[in-house]
Amino acid sequence: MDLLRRSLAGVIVYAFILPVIFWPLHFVEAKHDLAYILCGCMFLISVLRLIHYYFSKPLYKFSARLWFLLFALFSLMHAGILGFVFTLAIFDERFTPIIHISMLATAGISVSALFALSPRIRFALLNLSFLMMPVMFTGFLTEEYIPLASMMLVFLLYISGIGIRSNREYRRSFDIEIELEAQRKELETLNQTDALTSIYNRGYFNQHFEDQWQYAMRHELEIAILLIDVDHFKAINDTHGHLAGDACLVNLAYAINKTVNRAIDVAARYGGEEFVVLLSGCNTEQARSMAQKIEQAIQDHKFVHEGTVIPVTVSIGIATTMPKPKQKSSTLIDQADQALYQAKAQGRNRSIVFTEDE
Ligand SMILES: Nc1nc2c(ncn2[C@@H]2O[C@H](COP(=O)(O)OP(=O)(O)OP(=O)(O)O)[C@@H](O)[C@H]2O)c(=O)[nH]1
Repeated sequence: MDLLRRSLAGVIVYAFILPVIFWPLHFVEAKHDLAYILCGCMFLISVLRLIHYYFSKPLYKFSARLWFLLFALFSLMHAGILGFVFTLAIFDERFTPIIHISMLATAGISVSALFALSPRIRFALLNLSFLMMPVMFTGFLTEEYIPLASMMLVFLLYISGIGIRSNREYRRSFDIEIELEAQRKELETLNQTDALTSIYNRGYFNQHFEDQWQYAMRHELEIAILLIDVDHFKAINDTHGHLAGDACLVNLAYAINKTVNRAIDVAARYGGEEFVVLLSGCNTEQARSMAQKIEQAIQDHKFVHEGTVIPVTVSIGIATTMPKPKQKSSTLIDQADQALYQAKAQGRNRSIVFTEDE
C-alpha cells in the first residue's frame, strides 16, 4: 500500500507529461494519430491508477495479489509508453534539439520511479528496465548515440545499486517500526498486568472503571463492584511460607478471572490479597450471583501445596449503583469496602451486598 502513496505524484505527472513534450515540438502536427494515442493512453492509465488508488483498501482486503497485479500492470504500462517515447526521440528529428534534455528526463523519471517503487526492489528494477532499456539499446545500435547509451548504462547500473541499498534501508526501518510497535504493545501489557498473578493490575482497573462509569452514566446503566479478600491469608503465609502464599494468590486470580468471562467485565488484583471485579450493566441480583459463582470456582479450584489441599475461602463486598452526574466513582469502591468489612465481621467466607443503612 505504501507503494501507492509513494508513486501518486508520478501518476499525476505521467498524465500530462507527453502533451508538454509533444506540443512545443510540433510532434502532434507531424504524427497526429500517434501523438493522440500516446497522450490518451498515458492519461487513461493515470485515471485507472487513480481509481485503483481510490478503491485500494477494499481491493487490498479482497485480494492483495490482485491489488499488486493491477498496480504493477498500470505502472509498467506507463513505463513502457515512456520508454517507447524516449526511444522515438532518437529517431525523430523533431526531438534532435532536445535529445540531451530527453535523456536527462529519462534519467530523472527513472530515478524518481525507482525510489518510489524501491520497497519492491525487483519490481522497481523491472519498471526501470521498461523505462531505460529500449532507449539504451537503440542508442547502442545507432552509432552517433553510442557514447550517450554507454553513459546511460553506467547510470542505470549506478542507480540500480542505490535502489537496492535504499530498499535495504526501507526494509530495515520497516523492521524497526514493527519491532517498536511490538515493544510498545508488550510494555502496554506489562503496564496493565499484575506481575505475580498475570491478571489486570489496579492501574488498569482504575482506568477501565472510570471509562465504564462514564459509559454507564450516559446510558443509565447499573454498574457493580465486587471486592474480594482472602480470609486469614496471613495464616497461609505464616504456616506454609510466603512462596506458598504467592502460589495461592496465582491460583485465586486464575479462578476469579476464569469466572468473570464477559469481555466488558474486568477482574484485577487490587493489592495484596485483595481482588476486584467490575461488572458493567449489572444489577444487584446479577452481582450477587456472580459472587456466588466466584466462591464456587474458588472452592472447586483446590489449592494444593506440597501434596496437601489448603482450604482457601474469600469474603466479598458487593456494591451496585446507576452512576449520577455528581456522584464520584470512588464512592462505589468505598461501599464495596464497607460491605466487605461486614462480611469479615460476620465470620468471613461469605458475600454481603452494601445497603445504605449499613
Ligand atoms: N505471599 C504473599 N502475601 C501477601 C502478598 N501481599 C500481601 N500479603 C500478605 O497478606 C497478608 C494479609 O493479612 P491481613 O491483612 O492481616 O489479612 P488476613 O490474614 O487475610 O485476614 P483477614 O483479611 O482479616 O481474613 C499479610 O500477611 C501480607 O503480608 C503477596 O503478594 N504475597
